[in-house]
Amino acid sequence: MSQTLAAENREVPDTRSGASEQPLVQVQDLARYFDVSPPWLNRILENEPRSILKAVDGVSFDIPRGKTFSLVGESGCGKSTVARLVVGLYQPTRGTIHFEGVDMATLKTRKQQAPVRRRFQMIFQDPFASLNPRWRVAEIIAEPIRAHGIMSDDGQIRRRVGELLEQVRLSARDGEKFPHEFSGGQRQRISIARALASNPEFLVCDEPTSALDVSVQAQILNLMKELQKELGLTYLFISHDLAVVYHISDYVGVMYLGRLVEWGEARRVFFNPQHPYTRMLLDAIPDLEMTGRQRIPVAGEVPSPIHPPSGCHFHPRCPFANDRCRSETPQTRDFGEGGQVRCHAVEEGRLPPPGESGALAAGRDLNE
Ligand SMILES: Nc1ncnc2c1ncn2[C@@H]1O[C@H](COP(=O)(O)OP(=O)(O)OP(=O)(O)O)[C@@H](O)[C@H]1O
Repeated sequence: MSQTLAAENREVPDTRSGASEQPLVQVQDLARYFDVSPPWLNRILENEPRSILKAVDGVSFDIPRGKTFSLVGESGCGKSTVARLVVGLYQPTRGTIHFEGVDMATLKTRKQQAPVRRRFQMIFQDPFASLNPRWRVAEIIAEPIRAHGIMSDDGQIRRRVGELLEQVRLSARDGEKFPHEFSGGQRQRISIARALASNPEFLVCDEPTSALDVSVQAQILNLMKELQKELGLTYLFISHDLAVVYHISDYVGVMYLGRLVEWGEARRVFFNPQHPYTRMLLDAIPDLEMTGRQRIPVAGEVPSPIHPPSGCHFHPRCPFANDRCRSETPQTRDFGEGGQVRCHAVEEGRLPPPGESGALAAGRDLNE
């Protein structure tokens, strides 16, 4: 993936400062384990084996400047943990995160971190929970401007807040209101305005539209796409919904139990999906016209990440699994078209061809 995207990046015009071939974000072998042993074990059973939950286990991807990389997968597969690792809310158990070539782990002090951290921001699923209900919207948006020392003059800050509100298609007068006076979609616009207040280059968006009605989702996704173009933003977009991700992605990574099982250019993942799990997720999108192949039905649930299945973690749910899948962890294979996949069945040619996947129809529908 690194090489593929690096090559891709050469054609990506740098919309911010000076052209750069380097991906803005490089994530390499990222892992985060949680010790979920009951606390009493600490006191009375010191030799008892610990229960370790591998929420993220060796994830690598690059995001070229000005592009969107989306992580998808069912609940519990580790998407939000990746997002939190990338913005520094969690420390990695293993692996590295480079931002514009700088290894984030080398920035030890707050003073070293501050100028870099300001350049990325996070948008959460529930805008109401992340907006202080007692503050007027103008104060909420002004807070990061003051905190990062971007401006100190009150008049200047007021004008900048008005600009930001207009940038997310609200009016400057909306700054006088409180968060509860807005609809869910408008509140997410306010969250976006607040995230933009520190002039970031990179936004990590964790399910930003999943709390919203479908029609409002489309408006927010369109706004995000317009802002990306206007401001040259780079996105890491997290969603459990492949249909949502289709709107916004240049690259897609499909996660299952802490690992990426397939990733590459979004069109390739949608139009020519390889991994049975990717196909299953695509087939779960309702109202797809299926042509050329049968659906892989959604079967079973994600197993516990504390005791993941041996071999390929997906094998208990996979209609194509054999003994090798049950015992041997699949390695990453490049299969051309800028795609990578981890699957013995794909490698051995045991899968039926993807055919004209339903994604084709999904793509048409979603883009209309
Ligand atoms: N702080 C934590 N302590 C212990 N376990 C955690 C912690 N954070 C996440 N987990 C576990 O790690 C796994 C991955 O969680 P994560 O929230 O990253 O998944 P997700 O794909 O984003 O799912 P969702 O969409 O439901 O948030 C889950 O089993 C979750 O219970």
